[in-house]
Amino acid sequence: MQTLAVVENGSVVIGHDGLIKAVGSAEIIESQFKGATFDNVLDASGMCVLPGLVDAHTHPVWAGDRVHEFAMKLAGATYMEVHEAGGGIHFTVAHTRSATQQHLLAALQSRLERMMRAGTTLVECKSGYGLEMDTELKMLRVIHAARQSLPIEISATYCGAHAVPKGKTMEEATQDIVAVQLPKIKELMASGDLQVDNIDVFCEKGVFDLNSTRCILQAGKDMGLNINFHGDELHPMNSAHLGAELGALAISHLEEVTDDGIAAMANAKTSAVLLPTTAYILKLSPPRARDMLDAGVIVALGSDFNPNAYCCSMPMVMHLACVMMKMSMPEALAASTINAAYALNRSQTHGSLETGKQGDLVIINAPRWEHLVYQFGGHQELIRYVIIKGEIVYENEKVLTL
Ligand SMILES: N=CN[C@@H](CCC(=O)O)C(=O)O
Repeated sequence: MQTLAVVENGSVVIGHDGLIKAVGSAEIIESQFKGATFDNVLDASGMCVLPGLVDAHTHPVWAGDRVHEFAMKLAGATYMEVHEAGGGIHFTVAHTRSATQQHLLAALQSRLERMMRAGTTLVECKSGYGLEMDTELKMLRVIHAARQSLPIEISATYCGAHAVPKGKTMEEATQDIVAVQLPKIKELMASGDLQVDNIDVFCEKGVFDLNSTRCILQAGKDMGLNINFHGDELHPMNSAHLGAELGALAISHLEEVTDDGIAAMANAKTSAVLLPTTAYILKLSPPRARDMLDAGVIVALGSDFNPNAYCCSMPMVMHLACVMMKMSMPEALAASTINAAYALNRSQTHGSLETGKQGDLVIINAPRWEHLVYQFGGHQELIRYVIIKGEIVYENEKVLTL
């Protein structure tokens, strides 16, 4: 499939190999590709093109929704109070352990399709609702199967240290991950049965402390996984320093990061994956995006899709980042494309419209790309096409004219 998209802010040619061959004005493209035939011509004049969106933090594999908890949170319960009342991660773990692989895959596919329809073309997907080997492997297998059945691209994260499983101490859980779960994952990766890209730990007071986090992340790094973990969310944990020390690619959340932590991340080029939906739902102080940007930290965004923060839409996340975290619209776009690709170690191939990169596009029915951020919740009507590797994966006939 060779695709030509002619839009308001330029034209893009994607070759048979799914890579971008040219980006520029319609005249330049016309002269450069004179006489060429295209299998697919999108005359989207009047519309705008953006790179495919990248969602750098999601938990989309689980069973058992938590609508009841939303009501508790609305009534003022904190995240940890919800956990103590038998909800939160442990509620989802119980349901995910008893769910079949088939059920989890169907749920994951439908969530990923929703994300794709909202413009996401590359997404990070975590395990972490198993907390023991069999269920963690079941989740990773489900992610592997989704990767083979859907066009959306996935960066898979092992998050076996998402909580301390009931009946184990933190030390026992750490030992199980390092001595049992990670070696098994390594074996399955070597045989080609699994592809795992990143390692994650929830480094938090009452969950995994700094030493256990270090031990698990180092073991993951030793087997070739990128470090991409939850840090400094509810309490300052010195996670940012640890991430910088270990050469982490990304740390998520960071609502409670210190000034020193920000400086350490800027220095180490460890990106910050900020999640405005978490602060919004849990009524936390939003992460200090401005201080991070001013200090030179690479700031990325993620939807944090999970049963606590049920949001599949990166355009809504971009809007929240602008309003709640004082990011400009261009900063939110960079954070949801090239910087999010950096957080997933894919910035060489994804995250911008450049010759040689993968042909992932979002075309919106608006004369300016900013409408995607400005129209809060309006993405369903705005997005005309979502394209991955030059193939139209979503076409929306129902777009409205502004
Ligand atoms: N903070 C920890 N983990 C998730 C929430 C998981 C859950 O509540 O089920 C997050 O990234 O926001």
